[in-house]
Amino acid sequence: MTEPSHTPHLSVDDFDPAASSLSGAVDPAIMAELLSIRSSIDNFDATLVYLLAERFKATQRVGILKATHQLPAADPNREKAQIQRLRALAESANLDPAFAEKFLNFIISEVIHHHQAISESHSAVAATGVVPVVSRDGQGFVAQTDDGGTQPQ
Ligand SMILES: O=C(O)C(=O)C[C@]1(C(=O)O)C=C[C@@H](O)C=C1
Repeated sequence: MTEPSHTPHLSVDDFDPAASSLSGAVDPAIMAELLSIRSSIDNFDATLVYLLAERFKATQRVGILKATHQLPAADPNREKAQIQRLRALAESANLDPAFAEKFLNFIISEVIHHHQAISESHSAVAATGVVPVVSRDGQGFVAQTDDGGTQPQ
């Protein structure tokens, strides 16, 4: 496995679908078949990113709702039910249920961190009257003050 890349602002157009450590070392026909299968893998990975982005959009709404009404970030009984369902779905799809559970737990723990961050900024708003607003690029916040002005945060 490779280390996560931290290269900022890399465009999808910079992706080289033929990048490989095997180039030149493998029979060209085998390489062609490998690249053909990898092209499906690349489509699946792109779909996963879009699916995850949509899921996080939904959980962000939950986080705001929970923070607004002072509800706890985590809901363990909901998680138990989700995991049971996902394990059953995984089994019927011939996917390792233990992997499905690990994957869901990984996502949920990230969601809970997001919920906590939303809740903390919500409390900070209550304490200071400064309203954090997500920047246009979605990468950070600008602080919208009571007088409507904005300042980087
Ligand atoms: O449904 C909720 O209450 C959420 O906060 C979403 C979610 C999830 O990611 O599915 C995350 C944390 C909770 O413990 C349960 C479920």
